Amino acid sequence: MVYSIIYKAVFELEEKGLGFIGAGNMAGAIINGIVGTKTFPAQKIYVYDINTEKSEALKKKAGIQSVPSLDELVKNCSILFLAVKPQNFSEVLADLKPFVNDRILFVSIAAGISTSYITRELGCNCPVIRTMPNTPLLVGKGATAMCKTANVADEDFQLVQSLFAACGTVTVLDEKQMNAVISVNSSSPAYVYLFAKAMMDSAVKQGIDAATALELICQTFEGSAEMLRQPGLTPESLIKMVSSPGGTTLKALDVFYAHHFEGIVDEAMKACTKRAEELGK
Ligand SMILES: NC(=O)c1ccc[n+]([C@@H]2O[C@H](COP(=O)([O-])OP(=O)(O)OC[C@H]3O[C@@H](n4cnc5c(N)ncnc54)[C@H](O)[C@@H]3O)[C@@H](O)[C@H]2O)c1
Ligand code: PRO
Repeated sequence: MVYSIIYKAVFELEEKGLGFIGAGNMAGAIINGIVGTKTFPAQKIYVYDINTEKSEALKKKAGIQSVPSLDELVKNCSILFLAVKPQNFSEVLADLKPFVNDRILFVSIAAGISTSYITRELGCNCPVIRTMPNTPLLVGKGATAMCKTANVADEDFQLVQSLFAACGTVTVLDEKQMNAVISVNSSSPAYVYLFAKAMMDSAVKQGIDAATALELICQTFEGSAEMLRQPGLTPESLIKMVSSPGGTTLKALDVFYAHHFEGIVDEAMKACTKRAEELGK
């Protein structure tokens, strides 16, 4: 069902495909989600990477097409995903400039890179969608934030949202929120893994084997996230629900508060946003 709607939208555009510049981790995660859910036909997805081993490996894994040059990519695609590191944007956009026209829709997944930077470097008035996905896309549980330039057609925006929705949720934001959101959904899996590691290490020191601890921690994270989603429950009310007066949890929380846990998280998230701003300069 989804397949046919999207197929129609894109093929009405130009009978062309989706192109990915960069065949790295994130491009692989997005493509696997799209192909695995049949949201878009694999034979109409093209990838170009400066490292041909990477594009060939992704071609083989996902059953998509790989092309040897940006020129070939533009010939085959009406939507181009920019899936290289922010540090490589300047060279990629300069290489793309001779081939672009105002009808190509760009979809960036890069941290810190603004839509105006992309159009300025390309020297065109191309429509641009700026996204911020996260690695849980790989298991179909991604959380992607996105915004668009004013000239992106509603139908195209819907289409791109559907591609990311194939492997998780999609939230539309204003561009001014796109740097800060990295600290919320995109870098944040790393904080969760750090917290999980610290809990595992402590569990092992206390005589619980790592595998058992990991499974208990994962189930606790999943259950806690589900509780946070219940109407009427808040982080504060849920903390209270766990904390028996005179009990164990309050003793643990005392340690977190003594070390200014919330201040540490705030400082870390602001450092993340600051780095996104630097990458965009
Ligand atoms: N990793 C994450 O958690 C995450 C989350 C959200 C967004 N992002 C963004 O996704 C983008 C890609 O990150 P990644 O983790 O997939 O990186 P990656 O290093 O795995 O992939 C980048 C790919 O770009 C290729 N490349 C470099 N220069 C190129 C060029 N000139 N032409 C074509 N290909 C070129 C590299 O060979 C590599 O395969 C970044 O901009 C990052 O900010 C990453
Ligand atoms: N990973 C990328 C980085 O660390 C972007 C957000 C998540 O820069």
